Amino acid sequence: MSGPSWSERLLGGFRRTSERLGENLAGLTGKSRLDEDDLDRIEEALITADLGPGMAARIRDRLSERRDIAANGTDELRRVVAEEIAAVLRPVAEPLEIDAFPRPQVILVIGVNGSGKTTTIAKLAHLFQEQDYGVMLVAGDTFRAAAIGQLKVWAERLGVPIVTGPEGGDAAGIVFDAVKQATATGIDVLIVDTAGRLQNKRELMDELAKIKRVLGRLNPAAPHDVVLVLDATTGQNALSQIDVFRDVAGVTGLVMTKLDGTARGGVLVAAAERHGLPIHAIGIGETIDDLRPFDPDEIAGIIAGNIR
Ligand SMILES: Nc1nc2c(ncn2[C@@H]2O[C@H](COP(=O)(O)OP(=O)(O)OP(=O)(O)O)[C@@H](O)[C@H]2O)c(=O)[nH]1
Repeated sequence: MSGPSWSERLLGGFRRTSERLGENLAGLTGKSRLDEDDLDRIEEALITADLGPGMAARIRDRLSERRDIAANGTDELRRVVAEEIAAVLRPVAEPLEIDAFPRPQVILVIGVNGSGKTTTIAKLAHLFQEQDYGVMLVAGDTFRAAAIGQLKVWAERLGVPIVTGPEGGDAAGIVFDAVKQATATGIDVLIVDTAGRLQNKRELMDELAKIKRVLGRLNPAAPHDVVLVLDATTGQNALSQIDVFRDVAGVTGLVMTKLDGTARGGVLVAAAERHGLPIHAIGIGETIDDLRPFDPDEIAGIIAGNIR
């Protein structure tokens, strides 16, 4: 395939973040010791690079304990920054495993419209197919005919069964039928699309709660996963979406999409530092193969400018 490679795309997604930091670290060339002003500038750069105040303070603290490393050059500073970021990211790197018994494992996928939910569902379905699991999709976003249609197209392309209902249909009812079908036909993984834009938070909460209630009636462990899809290009907005969706649906893990192009990838680190939720995978393009495992050391290296 032509076009940029995976790592080139990933570098693009973190460019804004790594450049902000890189410019500031480069400004320290020739220094023998970091002073308060230097630490202030680095901390500020980290915040404006979307890494979040918590992460910025952590890195500042670490550098302030080792002010003399400036004398060893910026590569040494980058190494400390990368290590600190990786230390926050490593514990949250957690691929989505299919291990539920009895089957099927039910994965509820939530997120605002346009975040890449439908594409991510297709990518996950493909990933599980490659692992030889039987996958079924459910069009639980019944508010828009287009959303149902889009998921159907993916299901056809992938050759996986899909359960749909009419536009405006009762999502919980459709999900209920889907679980029964999936159980009867020995499906391993049921991936449920949900509506992302309801009138208000209360309506969204009611809709997701109803789906969860109905699922729980068939299997108390279901949904086994509640995966929130976030669009990295929305920057800080992605963080407030985590707050809202945690509140309304009890998120168990994240997938961050659009970490290619002009993304503000640093927000991934801010999310990890602030919420500690598992990050299952990252999206770096629009095709079925563009879901990538989340590699903390690779991303920390890119942000700190060790990988260019
Ligand atoms: N560059 C890039 N584009 C993506 C990625 N994931 C999804 N997209 C694109 O983002 C747009 C929205 O994706 P959808 O999957 O339709 O998003 P959705 O959340 O289901 O949104 P609705 O269809 O509006 O409910 C589409 O044009 C996708 O091709 C990604 O990782 N990188």
